[in-house]
Amino acid sequence: MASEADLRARLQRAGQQHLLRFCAELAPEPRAALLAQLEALEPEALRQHCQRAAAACARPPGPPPDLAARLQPLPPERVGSASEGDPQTRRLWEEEGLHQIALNKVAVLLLAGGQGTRLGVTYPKGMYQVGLPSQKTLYQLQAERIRRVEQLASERHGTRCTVPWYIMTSEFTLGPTAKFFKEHDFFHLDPNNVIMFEQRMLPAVTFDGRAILERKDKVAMAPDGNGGLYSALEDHQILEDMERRGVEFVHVYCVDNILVRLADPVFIGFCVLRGADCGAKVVEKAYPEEPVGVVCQVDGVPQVVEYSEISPEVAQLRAPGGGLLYNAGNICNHFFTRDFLRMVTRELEHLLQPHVAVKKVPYVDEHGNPVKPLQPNGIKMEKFVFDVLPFAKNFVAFQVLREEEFSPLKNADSADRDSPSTSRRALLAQHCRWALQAGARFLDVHGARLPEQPSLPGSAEPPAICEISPLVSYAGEGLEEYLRGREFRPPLILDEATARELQP
Ligand SMILES: CC(=O)N[C@H]1[C@@H](OP(=O)(O)OP(=O)(O)OC[C@H]2O[C@@H](n3ccc(=O)[nH]c3=O)[C@H](O)[C@@H]2O)O[C@H](CO)[C@@H](O)[C@@H]1O
Repeated sequence: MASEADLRARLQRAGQQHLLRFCAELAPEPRAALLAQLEALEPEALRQHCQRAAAACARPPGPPPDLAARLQPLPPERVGSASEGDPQTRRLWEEEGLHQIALNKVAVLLLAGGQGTRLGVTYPKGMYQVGLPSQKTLYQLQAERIRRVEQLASERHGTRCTVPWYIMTSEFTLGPTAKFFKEHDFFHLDPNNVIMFEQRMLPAVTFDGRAILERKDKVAMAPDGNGGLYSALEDHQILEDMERRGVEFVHVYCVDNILVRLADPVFIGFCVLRGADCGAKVVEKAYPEEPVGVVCQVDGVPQVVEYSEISPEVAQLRAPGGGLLYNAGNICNHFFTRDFLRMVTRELEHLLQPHVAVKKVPYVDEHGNPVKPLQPNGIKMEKFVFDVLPFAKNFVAFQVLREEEFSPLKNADSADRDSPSTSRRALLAQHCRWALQAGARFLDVHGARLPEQPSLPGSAEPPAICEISPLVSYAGEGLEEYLRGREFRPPLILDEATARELQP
C-alpha cells in the first residue's frame, strides 16, 4: 500500500489534496480504508475527471441550442415492427431467433448497477416485488423467462441450449444481488451460466471541480452510468467469456421493466436477418414529456437523445399525421453483436462523452460535520449505454407494443406512473388478455361469466386476476391446451403445477 506521503503527492498532482484533510484525526481502520480508496484513484484520470465535470457544469444547461435543427426521425427503412405487417415475416424472425438461441449464440446482459433512487429502496431494484399473487421479484421473473426461452428453442431444435445471463452490478448492488441469487438457488439456473461483474465508480465532484468527501474517511462515489458497461466488459474479460461460450449476439436490457422479454427471439431474429450490428427496441411515446430517450437521427446518424437532454419544444413537435414527430421511445433493450462490442471496447470507449447529472450529494463541511444538502451541490458523470449507436454500421430499431413489452418500475407508489401498482397492473392485464385469447372464461363469485375484454389496455384494471408463470408461457404461447373452453373463478394462478393438472 502507498504511504500517506505518496498519496498526498499524487493527490496534489490531481489538484485534490483536500481529500486528506481529515486523515490525521482518523482511527487506524477508517484511515486505512480512506487511503485504500484514494490509492485506487489514478492521479491523472482523477485530475481530468474533476476538470471535465467542472467544465461541463460551466456550460449553459439544457440541450445544445442547435440540436433541434440537427434532429430527424429515424427513416422508416431502419425500423421494423413486431405488431404491424405480415405475420409470416414475424414468424420468420422468431424462427431465426430461436435457431440462434438453440445454437447457444445468444446471451442476455442485465444492466443492474443503478441505485434506484426514484423508487426509494435501499436494495437493488431487481429484488423488488410489485405485489403479484406469486410474490415473484423482478429477478425471478427474468430468470424464469430465460429458462422458458431456452426450453422453447431446445424443443424446436431438439437440442439442449443455454442463454448465459451476464449481470452488470456496481459497488452498491453486487453484494446484495449475489447474496439474493444464492439464497434463491439461482432460480434453478446453473450458477455457471449467471455471470456477475462490477462496473466502475467515479468520484462525485463540486461545481468547481473538487471531489467530494462524503465522510471524513470516504470519497463520495457513484457508478459511472450504464455506459460504464463497455469498460466493465474489458475490466472483467466478459467478451472473452462470451467467445469461449460461442456467444455472438447479446440482448442488453435494464432491470426495471416487468414485461421485458429476455433474449426475445423475434427481436433477435429481426436484427440477425437484417444483418444489424446494433439494435434498439422502441415503443410509441405515451406523451411528450414521458421520461424515455428518443431514438432518432442527429446529423443523419442514428442516436438516442435522452429525455433529460431534449427540449420540451422539440419533444412536443407533431408529425403531419398528428402523432409526435419524435415518437420512438427507447425502452433500454439493445441488441449488439459480440464483434460490435469488441470494436467498442477496443477502439471507441474513450470517445464516449460523459453526461452530467447535477445531484444532491451528502458531504462533510470544513469542520467535518456531515451535511445532507437540500439543493444540488455536486456533479455525477455518467456514460450512457446507447452512446455507441452512432458507431454502428447497420443500426436498426424494432417497434413493439407497449402493453406487451414495456411497463417500467421507476417511482414509488405515490406517483401515478411507472410505479409498483402500474407495473403489477400491466403484467396482470397482459396475462388476463393471454388467457382470454387462449379461450379461458372467467366467472364472478356468483358463477356468472365476467365480460370478455381480449384487447384490454395495460393501464386498465383487469376484469379477473390471472397470473401465468413465465415457466408456462413466455409470450402467451402454448396456453390453449390448458385454458381453451374452460371456466375459472379468479384468481387463476397458472404455474407449472396447475398447468400439469389442467393438461388434457
Ligand atoms: C441512459 C439510459 O439507458 N436511459 C434509458 C433509461 O432511462 P432511466 O433514466 O430510467 O435509466 P435508469 O437510471 O433506470 O437506468 C437504466 C438501467 O441502467 C442501469 N444502470 C444505471 C446506472 C448505472 O450506473 N449503472 C447501471 O447499470 C440501471 O440499473 C437500470 O437497469 O431507461 C429508459 C426506459 O425505461 C430509457 O427511455 C432511457 O433512454
